[in-house]
Amino acid sequence: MRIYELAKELKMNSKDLVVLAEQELGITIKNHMSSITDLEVIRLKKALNIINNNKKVKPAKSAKTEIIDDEPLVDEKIDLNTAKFKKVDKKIITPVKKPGTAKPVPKVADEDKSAKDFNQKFPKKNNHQNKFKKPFQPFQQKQQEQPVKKEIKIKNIEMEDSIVVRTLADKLGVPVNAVISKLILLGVMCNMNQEIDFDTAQLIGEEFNAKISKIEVVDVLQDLEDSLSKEDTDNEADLIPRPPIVTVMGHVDHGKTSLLDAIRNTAVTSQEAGGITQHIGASQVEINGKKITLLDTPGHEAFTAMRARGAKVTDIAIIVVAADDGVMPQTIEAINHSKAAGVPIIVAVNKIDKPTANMDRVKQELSEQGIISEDWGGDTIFVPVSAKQHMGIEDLLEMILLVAEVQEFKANPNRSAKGTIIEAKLDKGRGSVATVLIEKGTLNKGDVVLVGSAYGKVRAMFNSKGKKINQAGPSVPVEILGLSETPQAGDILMAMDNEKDAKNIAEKRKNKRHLETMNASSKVSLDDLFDRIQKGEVKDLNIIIKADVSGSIEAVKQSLLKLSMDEVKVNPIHGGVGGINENDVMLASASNAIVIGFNVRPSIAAMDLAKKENVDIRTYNIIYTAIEDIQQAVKGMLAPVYKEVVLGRADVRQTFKVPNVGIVAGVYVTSGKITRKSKIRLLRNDIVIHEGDIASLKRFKDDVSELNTGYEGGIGIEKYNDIKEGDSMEAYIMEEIKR
Ligand SMILES: Nc1nc2c(ncn2[C@@H]2O[C@H](COP(=O)(O)OP(=O)(O)OP(=O)(O)O)[C@@H](O)[C@H]2O)c(=O)[nH]1
Repeated sequence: MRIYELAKELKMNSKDLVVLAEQELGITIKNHMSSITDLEVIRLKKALNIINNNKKVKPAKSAKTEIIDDEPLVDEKIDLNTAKFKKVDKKIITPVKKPGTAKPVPKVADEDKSAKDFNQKFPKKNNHQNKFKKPFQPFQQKQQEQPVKKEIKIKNIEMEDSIVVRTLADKLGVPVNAVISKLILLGVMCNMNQEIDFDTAQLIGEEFNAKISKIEVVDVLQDLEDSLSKEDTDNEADLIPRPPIVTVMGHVDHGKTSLLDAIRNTAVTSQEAGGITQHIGASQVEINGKKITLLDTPGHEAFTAMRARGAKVTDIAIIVVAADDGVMPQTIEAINHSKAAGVPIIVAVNKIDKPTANMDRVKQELSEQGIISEDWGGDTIFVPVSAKQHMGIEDLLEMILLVAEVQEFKANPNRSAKGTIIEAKLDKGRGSVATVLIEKGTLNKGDVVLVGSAYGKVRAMFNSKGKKINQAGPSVPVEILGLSETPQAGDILMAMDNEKDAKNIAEKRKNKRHLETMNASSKVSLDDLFDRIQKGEVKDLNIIIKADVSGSIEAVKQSLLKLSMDEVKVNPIHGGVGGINENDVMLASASNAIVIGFNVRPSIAAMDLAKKENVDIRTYNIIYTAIEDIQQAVKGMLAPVYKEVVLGRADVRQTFKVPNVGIVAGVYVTSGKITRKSKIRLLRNDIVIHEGDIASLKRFKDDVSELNTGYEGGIGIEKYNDIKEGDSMEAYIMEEIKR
């Protein structure tokens, strides 16, 4: 609207309005032909209204003298002369006797307040003073009487990401309704108890001469947690070789325990005398002056359970295969578990003392699983051993050391300790007892540690011989005492600088764990695959197939592999004949996989575990249905394809500059419609000069969801201001096409 138009409407002088607008809106106005935005018009009208209201109440108020006790209306800047003058003015001043105060305190009543209001609103500029003559004459005298040159004080207000309207009003020192009115002008409809965001608050702040700044809320604990969980890489120069950590896996009765015993007995000679191996979950042996750390619990169950907790402690997997029995279901499981964890494999072909031993058969069967021995052109080391006869054990140990050398397992011992809990229990006499496998750094007796949701000071440490020790470096398993509670296997131990931090984080984690068990887990399932892919959380669909006959496994595997598309990789990580057992569930949990069964069912224990671990188990009778199910999930996972649909066109007839918003186009919809969610293509002479989102769509002052043909409205384009009269806009949407 142009100034003169508004002046006409308000029945006032254009020049006066220019002055008023400049002062009230804080903008420079060239002349009466200049235009101001709708918002500015409203603000001006409001400013005038306040004055007019004050004008109106004047006679009523002057009729009686009001005593206002609780509201100091005049600040200290008013000197005695002014007060005196006001006293003379009678109708305004009322001396109030305050109990205990000797002198009467001059108080100024409402009318003076309006004068003051006015003065504050329109601080005098000498050259403009006379220009207020007409509309504001009643106040002119007082302006002169009260030469308060009050500078507009900018308030500084701090807020977080959002603020409750009422709180903001309090901080601004203005009535909450005033804030709400301003919000409405900005198109924000809310009540005083609702929260507004920082940007909106900032706009409101400007209206009330306040600078609003954001305080970044720093969660010190979270920061500390984050820094702890960050993979802290040590300098290459600080790293020195550490013993490899080895797990023995294989089919039942193929000789895992016997092999572990044989290794310990072979190596025990180099250990200090008298040491009887204590069961702490892991032990160390020494061969040719080099150490190897052995995890006690054989089998992939423990291995995978640890991995499901996110712990990766094993460096090398020894797969034991009995030479007389060959590859069996659990051999395959063990292989797949190791592969899934990315751990190098050494095959120990056991029981070669037996006459029925058949090394070639083992090699043949393992090659079918993708494990090919070196002499067959592969890269897996096969070592023939007899745990019973103590044959080949040293060869095996040497091979372990060789692999370790190739893999270059290293750690920095000169730093604060970090390790993984491999076993923990509550001991009646000793309290929480946990075995930690130190991964890096050195743990000292007396160190403050944080272990999952437990914390404490290491009261005592024991090695696998039950000997008290004061220090433990990388790859050393130690039993520690002194934790606040019993941790879980797989929990990470970290030495901390102070006990308070350790305690706080432990407690925070405890709460979080509690919440997590209450909330749904993040495991993959066919139902939410699409969403997860959308969020970029899942790029592979790992599948474990269990079936009644091996033929089905192969058939499903082949069909699934054919399903793989660019956007998502279907990954059969394990297949086995037989019912769905706890191991399958654990592997699924550790590898974020789903389990598919054909003509098989999960055991009760597997079902319970699946529930606990949030593993998706699906059972089918017909392969086709299974494939179809997965196919659909995979299709859902695929990135949707879009096509453009033009909704309508509009002409830009005018542009408005809205403070803090930018340029808003006044448009007329010439065809179709424009919707709030559509994208806008700005055309100038039919050339696309910008494409973007709609920031605001209004009809008059109201936000609307669409504007139809023949209607006028306002359109703001997100982060774009170069809109000119005569431009046109094309609204379009991207429509999804189902694959
Ligand atoms: N002949 C012969 N027998 C062996 C050898 N190693 C183990 N055995 C025997 O095989 C059987 C199973 O050995 P374990 O060491 O218990 O096998 P495992 O794999 O630990 O078995 P689980 O713990 O039950 O899964 C025992 O009777 C052992 O004596 C070997 O090298 N030669």
